[in-house]
Amino acid sequence: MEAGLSAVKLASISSRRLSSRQTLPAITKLGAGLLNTTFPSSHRVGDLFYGLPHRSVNRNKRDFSTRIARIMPEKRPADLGAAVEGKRGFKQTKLNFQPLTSKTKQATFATSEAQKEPGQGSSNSTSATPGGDNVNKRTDPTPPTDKQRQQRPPPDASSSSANPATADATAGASASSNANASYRIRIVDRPGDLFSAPRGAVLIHACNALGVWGGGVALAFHDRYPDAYRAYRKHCLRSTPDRLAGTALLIPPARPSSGERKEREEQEDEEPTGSGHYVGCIFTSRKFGRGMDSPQEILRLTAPAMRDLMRLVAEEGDKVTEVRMCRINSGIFNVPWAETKKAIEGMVLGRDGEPVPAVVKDGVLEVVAWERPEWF
Ligand SMILES: Nc1ncnc2c1ncn2[C@@H]1O[C@H](COP(=O)(O)OP(=O)(O)OC[C@H]2O[C@H](OP(=O)(O)O)[C@H](O)[C@@H]2O)[C@@H](O)[C@H]1O
Repeated sequence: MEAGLSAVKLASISSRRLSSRQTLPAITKLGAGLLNTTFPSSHRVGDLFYGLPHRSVNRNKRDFSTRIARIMPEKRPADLGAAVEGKRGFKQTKLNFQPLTSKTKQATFATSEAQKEPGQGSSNSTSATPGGDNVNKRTDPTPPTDKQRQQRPPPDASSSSANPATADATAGASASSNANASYRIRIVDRPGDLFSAPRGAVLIHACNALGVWGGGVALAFHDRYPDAYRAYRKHCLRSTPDRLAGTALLIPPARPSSGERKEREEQEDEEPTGSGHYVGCIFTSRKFGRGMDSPQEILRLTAPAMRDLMRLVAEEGDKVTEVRMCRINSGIFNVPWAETKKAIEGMVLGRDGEPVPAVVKDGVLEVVAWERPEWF
């Protein structure tokens, strides 16, 4: 690709209001073209993102570097990372990449097309707006204060007693009628990265019912699983907060394109962003921000929402390999983690014909609750 043509494309990217779905393939293509020749001195990597909303820029920078590295394995993200972040090194470096073959082009640019609307929420809705560009995003909440930290339980704090705040509490500890089928959820706290899950894992997070993943871990989900976000948003827009409160949505992994599948076979170590994971949304608050439900109400909605999610997980059979979560409700929703944990562990599931997930072993479904090490 010639620098002149690049400039034209650059100008068009910068001037048009493109959604991130449109932008990412565009900049990837442009970036790949530029890298095939000498990166023009007048076009720094930052320029590729000029005019885009700030958060979108940051996200695209990361994806840009990863994608370029994928299609040009001789340059790993470590090399490109410095180039992308430092810009100057990139500007002055002559990068002798192999030209794109039609094969690699296909593998790269097919991605966004093939990731359209996974699973639930994707059909028959006319009101849902695809893409997350109109989402009112906020920044990650500030780390917990000392007081908040004290509220957080020690890693092994748990209780098997039922939580009186939840409807499920009535199930109690004496599961007798159908004891063989019944099961409980045991939550194990662990520091680490929620998202470093194996394929087939369900990643649970608490959601509002307004179709916004604007802060905290929800924003991280939004960035990693854009298709899941669209499915969630459509699901919300098709219903009402009152109907969704206390229910769940299980969004299957985005179906990889044939290009992605091939890529994965070739580079087994490299997991494409967002693929392979189910996203488990539990609607524990009707709204967010000032309209957010009270901590008591959020807690009350948590058990039925988890029950609903477990039903959906069971329907997936052995396609689900594990279930994990973040410390739901404990950040923006402001419910002490110990309370949420107690509510979930107090539930008895699987009775009265309720389906049992394949991952249940000896009457227990172990769910690891991951927390970032610095917050643990
Ligand atoms: N980047 C990250 N990576 C990894 N773990 C992260 C993280 N950021 C936070 N955590 C942890 O994840 C747990 C839950 O904390 P969060 O505050 O997220 O969620 P929550 O369940 O209390 O509240 C739900 C509402 O948060 C959003 O709200 P908005 O849209 O902004 O209205 C939603 O949309 C809902 O409405 C806590 O253990 C955090 O340490």
